Amino acid sequence: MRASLLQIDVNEGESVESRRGRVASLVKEQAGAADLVVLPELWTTGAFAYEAFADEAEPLEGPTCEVMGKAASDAGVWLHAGSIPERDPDGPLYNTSLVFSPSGELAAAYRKIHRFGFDKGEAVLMSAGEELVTVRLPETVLGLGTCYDLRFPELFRGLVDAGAETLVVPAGWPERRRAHWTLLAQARAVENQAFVLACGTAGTHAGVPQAGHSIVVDPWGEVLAQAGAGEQVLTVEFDPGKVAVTRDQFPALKDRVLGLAPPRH
Ligand SMILES: NC(=O)CCC(=O)C(=O)O
Repeated sequence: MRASLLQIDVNEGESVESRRGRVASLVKEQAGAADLVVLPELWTTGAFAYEAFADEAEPLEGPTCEVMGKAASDAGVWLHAGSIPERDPDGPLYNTSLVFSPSGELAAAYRKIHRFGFDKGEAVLMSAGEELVTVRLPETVLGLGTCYDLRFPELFRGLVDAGAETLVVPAGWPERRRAHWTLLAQARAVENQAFVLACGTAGTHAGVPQAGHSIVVDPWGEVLAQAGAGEQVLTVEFDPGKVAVTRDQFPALKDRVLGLAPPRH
């Protein structure tokens, strides 16, 4: 199976509309080169461009959905189109990831569960998702997480319990915490014996330099490929069968002990 992670440069010098068109062209260029294409978190606005969230928020089946569904079908690929600021018909905003089938159908939407910013930014502007989401592809089962979710191992363990074999994490991760990004991507892969496909943004938006360094890790924790800092298409070939082989040969997931008693003191 081949996956292409599109590490997009997100900056205020380019309009949302122009970036949407440019990203659609990049997706279409993956025809024949990839089975699965992955985009970053909030690439229309930038994950830290908090003032733009409300203005650029769109319904689930809005302009980004339309353009990305067409790009997926033109390219004939599964497309994890990163996330958009979604406006729910009832009013609240969500940081919502979209996955399209090769025929351009919206196959899944995942509302980010852990919002970043503590008592500022996304954490107060967006509402939290509540549901884990997996997507069955012919070759593997995707488990969806978004950016800050990467710090919460229980979310990914829940996805693995639901059958996930390939964990896909679009992000807008800052350069300042790049070491955490690489370490956490490898940790989630090793502990879950799963592939991790983590796609970040490049450039600087809202004054926050982005880490780039999108990464693909195998179920043994080996880094199969890692991008540099700038805009880049990172294409990698991987064998989804390696998940079952790793879980069979080193069956640590079977040794989990659930429902531990709390300490007595
Ligand atoms: N957009 C995000 O979720 C940023 C997460 C982040 O900066 C961190 O976890 O560190």
